[in-house]
Amino acid sequence: MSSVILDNKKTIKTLNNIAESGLKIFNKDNYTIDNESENPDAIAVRSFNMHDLEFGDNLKAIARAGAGVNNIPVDKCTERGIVVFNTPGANANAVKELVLTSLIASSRNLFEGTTWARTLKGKGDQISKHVETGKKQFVGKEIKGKTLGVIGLGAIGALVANDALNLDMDVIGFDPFISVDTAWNLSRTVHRAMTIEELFANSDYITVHVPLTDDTKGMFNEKTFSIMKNDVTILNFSRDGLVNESDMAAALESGKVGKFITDFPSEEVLNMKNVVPFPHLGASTKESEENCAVMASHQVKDFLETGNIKNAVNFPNASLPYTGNRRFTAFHKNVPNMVGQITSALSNYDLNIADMVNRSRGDYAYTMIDIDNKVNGDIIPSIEANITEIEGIIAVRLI
Ligand SMILES: NC(=O)c1ccc[n+]([C@@H]2O[C@H](COP(=O)([O-])OP(=O)(O)OC[C@H]3O[C@@H](n4cnc5c(N)ncnc54)[C@H](O)[C@@H]3O)[C@@H](O)[C@H]2O)c1
Ligand SMILES: O=C(O)[C@H](O)COP(=O)(O)O
Repeated sequence: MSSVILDNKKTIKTLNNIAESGLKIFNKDNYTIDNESENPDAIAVRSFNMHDLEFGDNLKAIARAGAGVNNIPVDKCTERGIVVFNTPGANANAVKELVLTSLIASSRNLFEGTTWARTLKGKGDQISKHVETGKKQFVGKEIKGKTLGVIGLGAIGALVANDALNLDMDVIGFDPFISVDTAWNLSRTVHRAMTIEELFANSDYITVHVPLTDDTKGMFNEKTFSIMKNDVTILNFSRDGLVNESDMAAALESGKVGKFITDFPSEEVLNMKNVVPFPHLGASTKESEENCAVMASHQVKDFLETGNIKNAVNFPNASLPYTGNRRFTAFHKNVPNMVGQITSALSNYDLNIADMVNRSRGDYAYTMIDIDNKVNGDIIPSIEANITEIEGIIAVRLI
């Protein structure tokens, strides 16, 4: 990480509570945290819904201190050359601990039991008699030997799967897009389901750890419930939209689903039978909030100061050692001859290229070019204008 002094101070705006340990990475010499700013250089966010926000011209980066980016208009950002970062894995342990806690606690009817125990307040020396007669309502099930289905074996799903094995569960996993890194970390004892139907049909408990996308929306519905075992427990710590709520209400009513544990209460959810709602607590630990904030802040700072990109969800990762020389960066369409056109625009100004990197991701690409001679400040606007004119260029920056 560089310790450069920036030509102009940058403004960071936060839309949610971001841990101080992360915010202090933005040193006061170079950065101002201004939550009222209309035109920040970067925004740090957690679950705030950004879909209806107007973006100012200065905005270069959005850092999601967390995993899910469905609250951010990612396509709109890509079209404008705004990098959207997230913090892969930084809150995974927090979610895993809550998933396993609620898996056991719900199997033992602990939530219902503790609510009932509180109703005994005021019954004095009769309490123990009530406890011994009333406890039969809360007889639970052990998870040992039961099958847990894990949909999505990314940062969270893999941790849940591995630890459930250590709790003597059988684990079946489904993830057609599993990354090589995660596959390496996953126990070989996790049974690989070839279809999601196989997982649905064989699980006593199902936990889902996938992003909300057009493909995953409503994946829990009347049709998929019909494949599942009777009395299955479903845990949703991913996103509300994965579950068709009226189908879930019917499945809980009929007993097809025995219990529904969810981090996403809604009016309909709160009216369901046998539901255990949590107020989106999955990532809400001190450790997780700090991990996410620190990772997000480092990524944004590095991008603003050097142009390097790590953990963007809409542009490729790209890294070039920063020497302090002038650097041009360009977001552009991933079409032929972009690099040729950019370098030839630079050659018109007699600028020699010291180093460069070009990376692509789908329809978009990113190029960074280091200049090895001094650049006369007066010609910079003209260079930027020349590069910006190239068809397919989205955003140009000089660092
Ligand atoms: N409740 C919370 O507070 C909380 C906290 C963190 C994350 N989340 C949610 O959990 C999700 C997962 O987080 P993560 O950190 O594990 O993300 P991740 O990107 O590490 O893992 C997601 C996994 O889902 C897989 N996947 C994608 N589509 C799939 C499909 N159709 N079927 C099966 N697998 C599929 C991917 O291949 C990937 O391995 C996030 O997108 C977010 O919505 C919630
Ligand atoms: O996607 C995530 O990382 C979680 O849903 C956490 O959301 P939060 O940062 O608002 O707690």
